Amino acid sequence: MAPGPTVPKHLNFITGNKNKLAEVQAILEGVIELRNQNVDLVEIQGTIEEVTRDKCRRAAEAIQGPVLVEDTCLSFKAMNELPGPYIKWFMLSLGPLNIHKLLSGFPDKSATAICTFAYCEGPGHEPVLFQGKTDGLLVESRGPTVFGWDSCFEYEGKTYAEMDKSEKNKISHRGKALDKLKEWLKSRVDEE
Ligand SMILES: O=c1nc[nH]c2c1ncn2[C@H]1C[C@H](O)[C@@H](COP(=O)(O)OP(=O)(O)OP(=O)(O)O)O1
Ligand SMILES: [Mg+2]
Repeated sequence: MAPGPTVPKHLNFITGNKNKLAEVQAILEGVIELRNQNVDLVEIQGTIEEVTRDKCRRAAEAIQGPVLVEDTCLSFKAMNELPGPYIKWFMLSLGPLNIHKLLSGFPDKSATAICTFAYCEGPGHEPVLFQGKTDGLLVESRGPTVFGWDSCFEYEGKTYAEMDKSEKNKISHRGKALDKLKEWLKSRVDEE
């Protein structure tokens, strides 16, 4: 096996978000078996990478073993990349029907969805990161409001919510990050 972290056959994905879990399960189907635990993790302030690394270390501590975590950001060019990792709190306050108003005073509606996975072998080990980005626009809600800001993020004329799942997964921030993770996993899954 390649030097570096090993990965068990059953990977613990720590998330409290059911929609995120469903997408990750669909994309990793046949690659590795996921187990999910919902641990309420403290999320610090900092860069995307700092937030995700810290979240991963806390998850490894909490379950005392190997973990996969993911943190999703939505960044607006007009706001110098904010809210970024703090998008969750804006979504909780404003909801999908009002989030576009954040940019109502700005002509530039450019938004970037960023997904960062982190894998850590266990407490005391350094997390490894895998990131994917998709550029789009923040728009008024169109489509079902089932998953976060899916109905407000437009990519090539359609919001994520107007795409079917397989279409979203092909071009999404999460799909791209998981392509990198899949490539890395190939050489590392512990067959014992
Ligand atoms: O593909 C997505 N399409 C639309 N909305 C999304 C997506 N992915 C995450 N989201 C939302 C959920 C949360 O409002 C924020 C990310 O926050 P984030 O901390 O990563 O997610 P979370 O707290 O719900 O779950 P977790 O337990 O894995 O931290 O953006
Ligand atoms: Mg979270």
